[in-house]
Amino acid sequence: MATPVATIAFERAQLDDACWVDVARGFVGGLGHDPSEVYAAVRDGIAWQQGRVFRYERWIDEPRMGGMLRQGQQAPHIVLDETRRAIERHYGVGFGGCSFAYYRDHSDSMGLHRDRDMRWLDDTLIALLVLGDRRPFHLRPRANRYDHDAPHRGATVDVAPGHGDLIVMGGACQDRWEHGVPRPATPTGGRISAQWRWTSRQGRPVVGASYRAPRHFSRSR
Ligand SMILES: O=C(O)CCC(=O)C(=O)O
Ligand SMILES: [Fe+2]
Repeated sequence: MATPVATIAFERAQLDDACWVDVARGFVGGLGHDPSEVYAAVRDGIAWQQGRVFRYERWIDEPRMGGMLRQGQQAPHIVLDETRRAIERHYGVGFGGCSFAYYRDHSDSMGLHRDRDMRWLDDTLIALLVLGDRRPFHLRPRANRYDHDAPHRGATVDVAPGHGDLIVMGGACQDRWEHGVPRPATPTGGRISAQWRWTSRQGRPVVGASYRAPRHFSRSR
């Protein structure tokens, strides 16, 4: 079935001369689907695992669940295939498998970080299809990363994607900016993000392990 992506507007917020985030509000509705059906299918169809991060020399539980669909694996809802095809057409690059994060309620969160496991960070695309309750999605220039006492810990942009919205961080966003899903000010229900990543592999790869790296590359340290 043809994906009617031409009818879906991508609005670009330019973060600086090399970094941007595209926001397509109502993306799932624009594909002709009900985001609540997609949320339920993904929540019930993904084998969720407790996320783990390596911090302060030990493994700790990450306050959210994670999941993965490798390329070619059957997706729990056709919207996942349609979204991948739509972003491949829109950006003219190929995305591989899809990873997922599940914030069961407001007490789950993801701290400000960069997706350093992409390694080549000068030109990347990180596409996030968001389902469930709207929560803040903060972007912080790396220059503000020690501003812990500033409002929002130095984050200056909140794109706050809601149920069925798609956001895409692009350009040098993983080099110069951090992003995160903080705890919201008021209680919420569940939120799921489906995530596709691409890097141009141009420029200098980052060296050294990030706190996320052990989860992806090795558990023995
Ligand atoms: O859930 C989200 O919207 C973002 C998650 C994220 O940044 C990550 O898993 O690297
Ligand atoms: Fe991330």
